[in-house]
Amino acid sequence: MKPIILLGSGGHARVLLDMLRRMCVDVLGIVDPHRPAGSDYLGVKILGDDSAILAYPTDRIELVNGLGSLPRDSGLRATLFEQCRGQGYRFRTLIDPHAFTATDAALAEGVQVMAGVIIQAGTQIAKNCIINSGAVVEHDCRIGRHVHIAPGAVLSGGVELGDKVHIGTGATIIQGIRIGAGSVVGAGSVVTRDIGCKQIVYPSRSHVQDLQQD
Ligand SMILES: CC(=O)SCCNC(=O)CCNC(=O)[C@H](O)C(C)(C)COP(=O)(O)OP(=O)(O)OC[C@H]1O[C@@H](n2cnc3c(N)ncnc32)[C@H](O)[C@@H]1OP(=O)(O)O
Repeated sequence: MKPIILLGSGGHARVLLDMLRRMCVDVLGIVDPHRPAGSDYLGVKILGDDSAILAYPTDRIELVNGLGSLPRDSGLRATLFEQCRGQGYRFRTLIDPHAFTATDAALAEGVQVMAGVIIQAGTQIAKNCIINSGAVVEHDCRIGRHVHIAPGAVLSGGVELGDKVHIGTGATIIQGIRIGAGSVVGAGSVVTRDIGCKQIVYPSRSHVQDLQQD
């Protein structure tokens, strides 16, 4: 196994670093323009900004994309992935030891399957996706590139997601639904019909009121 350089040192990177340590993976260092080169983050050396990767030959290391992704962000996670691939670097596909993936599930380069996830038979997941903690991706789903399925979301059987879709925390998608590229499903939504490209789904809101005084 080649040693790893981790991109970023925010919240998602922290969870990945913990996973890599549990899997006894050798982490050479972290690149992050927001921390001083040579400093230490959770016991790992900050190598510098993204250009520090170029000091390492492409066949000697693998990368792990520690940038998270959120609705309406700049898309840096996808941009950085494509940039580094263009320079010849490869990204490690990671499956947490406490995740379940079916024997015939197909995970492309750089896919990250976090703790507690279930991925069922016949599902295909394209490059650089995050399947976050406790999410369920049922049988025969097709997931596009750079998708983030946030913690606890559930995709029923045969769901299809385009590139760069965000499925919010705890959302539920019923079977056979198609969601177009760049769309966002808000946390807690229940999706029962197809969604086009670059659309946003808002769930119904919780009502908050003061408790009655006795
Ligand atoms: C490990 C991790 O942490 S991974 C991160 C996972 N996080 C997620 O998946 C978050 C997903 N994002 C959401 O659900 C977002 O709230 C979105 C994308 C649906 C909406 O974002 P925006 O359009 O920016 O909405 P904004 O924050 O301006 O809120 C607009 C209104 O909708 C309400 N609203 C926003 N999201 C939701 C939601 N998921 N459920 C119910 N109401 C919501 C807000 O309370 C607000 O109400 P108000 O006008 O009465 O104040």
